Amino acid sequence: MLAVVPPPVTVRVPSKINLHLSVGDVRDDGYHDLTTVFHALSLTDEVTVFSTPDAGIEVSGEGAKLVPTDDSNLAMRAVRALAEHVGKPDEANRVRVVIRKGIPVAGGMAGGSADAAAALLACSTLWNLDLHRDELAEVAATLGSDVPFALYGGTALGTGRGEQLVPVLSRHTFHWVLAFDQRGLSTPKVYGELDRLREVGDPPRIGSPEALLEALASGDPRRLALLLGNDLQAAAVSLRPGLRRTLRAGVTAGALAGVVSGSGPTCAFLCTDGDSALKVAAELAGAGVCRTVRVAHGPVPGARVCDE
Ligand SMILES: C[C@@](CO)(OP(=O)(O)O)[C@H](O)COP(=O)(O)OP(=O)(O)OC[C@H]1O[C@@H](n2ccc(N)nc2=O)[C@H](O)[C@@H]1O
Ligand SMILES: Nc1ncnc2c1ncn2[C@@H]1O[C@H](COP(=O)(O)OP(=O)(O)O)[C@@H](O)[C@H]1O
Repeated sequence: MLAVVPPPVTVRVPSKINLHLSVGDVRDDGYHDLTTVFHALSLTDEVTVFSTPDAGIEVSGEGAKLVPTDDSNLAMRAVRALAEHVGKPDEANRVRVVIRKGIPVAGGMAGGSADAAAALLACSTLWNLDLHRDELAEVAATLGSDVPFALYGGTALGTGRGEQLVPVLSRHTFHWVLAFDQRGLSTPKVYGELDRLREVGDPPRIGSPEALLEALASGDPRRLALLLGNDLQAAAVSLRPGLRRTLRAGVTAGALAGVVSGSGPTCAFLCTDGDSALKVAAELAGAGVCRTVRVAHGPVPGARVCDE
């Protein structure tokens, strides 16, 4: 009898920015305790998994050449972690993963984490596992601090190393312009640079997110703009001084405010509405301060299976 091959499964998954990223001191395990507000954006990756003896990984799109296609790829690590979690480690050897990237690589927008989250949901569907998102999130947290958020999306308060999540009320769709830099920045290097800056001085800390959470609930982008903050921004700017110019250029172009996304170097600019975002994007693209620009809105849902 012929075995039935399940049809491929495609999952679309959002990027994230951190509206608020407060970084505590370095812990004994090398991580930093965070208080962060994640916000999922409409700039997405797509991950398709195929059941096939021709296992492997293919990547196309934004920054594809920079993404590993061996077992270190976060999506492939996710496939293996899920197969082991359900006690069928060999299943991972029969999966082909195809990634179409829209999220910049090493851009502070959690693209690798997004692909891992997408691969978890896609394989859970391919293998008919019927797992609850919370169980997938437990596996996700073993892969990286940002991976659970990509499963849930929306806007969420993250604590611990970023993996403990509580949804946040956000009434409004916010409009953003994203400025991609020429090259990425390494997340551990940016955290290391913040530790160094804190050893030699006393860079300001952004404090607690209460006011920002109230601004989100109000839905007023002008209120939110005043409260965007990121403790890693000083470290990212220290490693990539040109980001100062990018941040200024976005505001000159008409954005309400700009912030470095996570560990950078992508800068996110909040705009009053969708039309303003298009104007800011056009002007910023002509300012010569970044490699490319995108418009996006948020919050959007987390990883979702696409109906084809
Ligand atoms: C900075 C943030 C903000 O959301 O995002 P990105 O800019 O990378 O997208 C995250 O904290 C990145 O999370 P993620 O990229 O999943 O990091 P992980 O793989 O868990 O850790 C990579 C490395 O970052 C540092 N790290 C990460 C998280 C954390 N709370 N403290 C840390 O010090 C550690 O050096 C760790 O070895
Ligand atoms: N599927 C993937 N997509 C992007 N990067 C990946 C992936 N798998 C592994 N990586 C590695 O993870 C690093 C961090 O990438 P990414 O998650 O895009 O950025 P960030 O941590 O800044 O949000 C990259 O330099 C790349 O080598």
